[in-house]
This record gives sequence, structure tokens and C-alpha cells, in this order.
Amino acid sequence: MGSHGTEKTVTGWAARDPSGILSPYSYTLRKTGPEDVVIKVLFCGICHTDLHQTKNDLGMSKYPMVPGHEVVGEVVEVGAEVSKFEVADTVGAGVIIGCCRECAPCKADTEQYCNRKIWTYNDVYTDGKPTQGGFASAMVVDQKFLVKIPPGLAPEKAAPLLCAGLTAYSPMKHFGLMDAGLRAGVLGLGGVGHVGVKLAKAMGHHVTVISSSDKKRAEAVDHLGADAYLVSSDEPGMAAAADTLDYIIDTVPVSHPLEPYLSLLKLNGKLILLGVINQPLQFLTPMVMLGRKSITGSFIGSMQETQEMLEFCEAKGVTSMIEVVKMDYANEAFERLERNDVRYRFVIDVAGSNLDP
Ligand SMILES: NC(=O)C1=CN([C@@H]2O[C@H](COP(=O)(O)OP(=O)(O)OC[C@H]3O[C@@H](n4cnc5c(N)ncnc54)[C@H](OP(=O)(O)O)[C@@H]3O)[C@@H](O)[C@H]2O)C=CC1
Ligand SMILES: O=C/C=C/c1ccc(O)c(O)c1
Ligand SMILES: [Zn+2]
Ligand SMILES: [Zn+2]
Repeated sequence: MGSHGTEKTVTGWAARDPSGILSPYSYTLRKTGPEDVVIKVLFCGICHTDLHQTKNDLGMSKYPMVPGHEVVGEVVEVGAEVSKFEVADTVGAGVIIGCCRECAPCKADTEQYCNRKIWTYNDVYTDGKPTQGGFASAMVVDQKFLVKIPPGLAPEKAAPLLCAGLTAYSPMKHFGLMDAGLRAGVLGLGGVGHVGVKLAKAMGHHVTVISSSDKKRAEAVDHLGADAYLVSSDEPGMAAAADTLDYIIDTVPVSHPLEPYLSLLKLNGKLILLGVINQPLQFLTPMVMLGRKSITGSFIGSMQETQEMLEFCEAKGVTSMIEVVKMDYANEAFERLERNDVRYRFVIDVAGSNLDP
């Protein structure tokens, strides 16, 4: 991290166009404001959203784009009015790094639903500078958008909790799905899904994984603790499980029919959509009417929920299952993520990588 006056020059790995291929990119961080914290990035997870964004799946990508929103770092500098953190703390940043602080969602501590939220990358900060993510040596983050990593969590395994963990935890909390004894479904056993299984088990739920293949059955049951495993194309198996689940977290990142999964829900069951899909999904209304079922969605979680979820994970021994790689493996990791070849999250050892090869 070099210095020019008070603007620090850093190296990140950026996508330059919708090929999504990452390469070293040098840029300056904004000056450290009174409420800002400068972090040295230690680890950063690779979320499927990073793939959607670098490849412009949503049609809103701006380049150069330094992705990464599952960031664990070490505090190296604090602004004059920072009260929550001090130098050497281990902290986490997630999907958003700003909000308006005035609207109803902000006042209710649900700032993730603020219409003026600022995304960690692929956005513009209040000073007009593009925001850049955690595939970089350092970041400047307002203290409101950082959490403390509890000492009982290994930093590299905590990184995926900052998006994947939160995304599974927040709807469980919001929709009153934390009581022991509930019957949960997790559709899509990837980054979000595998932490979803672990969180639901820690809450005392009976967990059924619903996967597109049989490949992850043994791991799901033996390593993640799932109670049952269904392959979505197994019609007799799916029919036998009809009307058994209280809720399903649906993490599939591509278009898929909803009816097979609505059938699995009990009366009043909830299908919670989490995947970012840029095409319409279809279902017939009787599939929700006959059973008073809900199709809903959820977007990450609040900063308050992030801290609470990390403490829940520490207390219950929940961590992510990861493959740690160096930055020079990032392009291969993205390709493997795209072909569903990761168990279950890549985490980049940013501080241990040579970012300027
Ligand atoms: N709502 C929110 O706030 C958030 C949304 N997301 C979104 O959730 C989705 C899942 O993210 P994440 O868990 O990181 O993704 P992963 O790629 O890690 O997992 C997705 C899983 O979905 C299943 N799947 C089914 N069909 C496909 C396909 N064609 N390609 C890839 N996977 C497939 C696979 O599970 P299996 O092998 O079991 O079938 C796969 O492991 C993404 O769309 C992401 O953008 C992510 C974080 C926050
Ligand atoms: O991975 C976290 C971000 C999820 C996300 C959800 C919805 C949406 O429109 C996005 O652009 C990102
Ligand atoms: Zn994410
Ligand atoms: Zn707001």
C-alpha cells in the first residue's frame, strides 16, 4: 500500500469487461474520513454474485471492477471519530458499505433495504469515486459497515459468513424460523446453501438438501449433518417428500421451475428465493393457494444481524467449508464456481498473495 499525500494507492484484481477475467489493477482509496476505518484485507470469499457481476449477468456492470464482498481484514488506521474499532482488530465487511440513514428501512436497522444503499463494489461512493471490493490489498470502510470477527472464528472461515452466512440467517430470523423442530429444505448446495444447512442444524431443524445431482449426497449427510437428501429429478423421491417442509431456502442461481419445490412445503410453508435470476420464474396459482404457501425473497441481512449471526456461529461452532487459494488462482476459481466444482466456497488468501506478479 503506497501513499500519495493522504490517498493510498492499492493493487486489486479487476475484471475489465464481461469476459470476467481478472488481472492486477492499481487505484487509489478515498481519504480516511472521521468515521472511516482502513483495513488490510486478509481473506475474501468468492460468492456466485461476484460471477454474476464480473460477467455482467444483470446488465449493470461497470469496469474496471474489483469484486469481493466477503472480506475479513485487519484494522490498520482509524478516523478521528471511530469508536467501534481500534488498530489490530479483526473485522469483516460485506455486500454494502453505505446507506442514506434517513429512510424507513435505515431507521429500522434494515439498511440492506435502503434504496440509496452503496454496494461494496460496482457502485459510486458519496465522493464520486467508484467503489472497489475485497480482491485488493486494502479498503476504506465506514465503521457502520464493519463488524467484529469473534475470536472463536478462524478469519478465513469467517469470510463466507459475511454474505453466504448472513443471507441464510436473516430470513430464518425475520420469518420466525429459528425454533427447534422445524423441517427445513435447502435447495442448491453451494456457498449459501451449505452454510444454510449448518445454521438450520444449529437451530435444531430437520434438514433436507435438495440438489441437482447425487454427487454431494455423502458430504451433505456426513460432513454437513443433513438429515435427508433429495435429487430434484428423482420424481418418486420428490413425491414421497410432498407436504413435509416448513420452509425452503432456494439458492439456485439460474432459472428453474418452482412447482416441484412448492409441492414439498406443508400448509403455510415458505419458499424463500435467494438466487439472483434475471429471467421470470413460473408457477400456477393453485400451487400456493391450496396450502396457503408463500413465495418470498430476502436480501443479505442488516449489520446488526451480521454481528448477531457471527456470534451465533461462534457459540454453536458453525463455520464454512472452504478451499483457500491465492489470488493468481482467482480466474480458475471463478471457472470452477461456474461449473459447480467447489466444496463449498473459495476463499482468497489476499494477504498471502503476490498481487503484482
Ligand atoms: N439474496 C441475497 O442476498 C444473496 C443472493 N446470492 C445469490 O444466490 C445464488 C447462490 O449463490 P452461491 O451460493 O454463492 O452460489 P453457488 O454457485 O456456490 O451455489 C449455487 C448452487 O445452486 C445449484 N445449482 C443448480 N443449478 C445450477 C447451475 N446451473 N449453475 C450453478 N449452480 C447451480 C448448485 O447446487 P447443487 O449442486 O446442490 O444443485 C450450486 O452449488 C446466486 O445467484 C447469488 O448471486 C448470494 C448471496 C446473497
Ligand atoms: O451476494 C450478494 C448480493 C446479492 C444480490 C442480490 C440481488 C441483486 O439484485 C444483486 O445485484 C445482488
Ligand atoms: Zn454474496
Ligand atoms: Zn436509507
